[in-house]
Amino acid sequence: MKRVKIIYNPDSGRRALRKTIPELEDILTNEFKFIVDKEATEGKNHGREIAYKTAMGNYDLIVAAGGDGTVNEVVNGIMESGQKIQLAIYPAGTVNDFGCHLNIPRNIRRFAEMIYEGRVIDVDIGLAGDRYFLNVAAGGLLTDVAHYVSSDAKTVLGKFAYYFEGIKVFPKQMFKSLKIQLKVGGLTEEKDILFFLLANSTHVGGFKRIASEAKINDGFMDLILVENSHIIDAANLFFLMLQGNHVSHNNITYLHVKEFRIMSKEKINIDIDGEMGGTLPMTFKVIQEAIPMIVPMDFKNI
Ligand SMILES: Nc1ncnc2c1ncn2[C@@H]1O[C@H](COP(=O)(O)OP(=O)(O)OP(=O)(O)O)[C@@H](O)[C@H]1O
Repeated sequence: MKRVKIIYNPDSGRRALRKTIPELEDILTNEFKFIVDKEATEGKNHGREIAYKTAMGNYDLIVAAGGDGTVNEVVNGIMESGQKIQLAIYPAGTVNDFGCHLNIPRNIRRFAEMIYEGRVIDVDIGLAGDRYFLNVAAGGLLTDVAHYVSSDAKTVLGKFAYYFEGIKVFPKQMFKSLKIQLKVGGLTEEKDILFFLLANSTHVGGFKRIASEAKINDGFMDLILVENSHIIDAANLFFLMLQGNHVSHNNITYLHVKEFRIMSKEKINIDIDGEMGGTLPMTFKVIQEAIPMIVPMDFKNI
């Protein structure tokens, strides 16, 4: 019989998990005959501690329920344990990029059925400095936008908060470019960029096709560098990005990478799965097919 641990953030999103997690536990236990227990996170890093202990213990599957921050903590706990435990994510936060990419059902019964059906894809995990990420690491203009959005605004506006706040912030910050040194393989290049993104799935910041060539188990992360340009071009580029039509633009460098390092003289914050995750310089790596993840039967990994 499969042993399942549900790790959930009772405060994420609109606090709906307080009601839905007992329902999930009930369906998994009484209908599908899994052995289930659950634990609520109580604050920063708690999700990571519970996940570490669970992975080291006698469990087959972790369900991580919450926003991208909670899922990130659980991923870190699993990776630090070195164990190959299965993971299912139940998205309950504001943005939920990876959950959207996988098209995870929000209906709790359909989610329980997905776990029962048990289709697994081994997904790649990124390492940014000493912290793992599931979906995205980023630095520069776009990440400033994410951190401008207050938790209140996120709760009220949901994922559109990023977009609205982005429109407000973008013109002000338009000219704040970052001088970086990028080291990929043996080559070091100097670049003047607005921001960079390193993505595992195509979904970033609530938009579907930002990293339009990304695949979750190909052993690569997609690195997008947006190079500095004139105000008109930058505004146009921003809208092309939201539509997913930016890849061949002159100001975009789009690479599939396994390992690289970015350095900068300026203090640049790095955003990891939507949370602050340190500053440059930083080395980024991909750990191919590191976590077996439960995905919907009809998910098309293309
Ligand atoms: N009980 C809790 N109370 C307050 N904060 C918590 C609690 N449990 C976990 N946290 C912290 O809150 C952070 C954000 O939580 P989470 O990502 O689940 O929700 P969210 O902010 O609503 O969603 P999103 O990240 O998608 O905006 C987590 O990184 C975690 O460290």
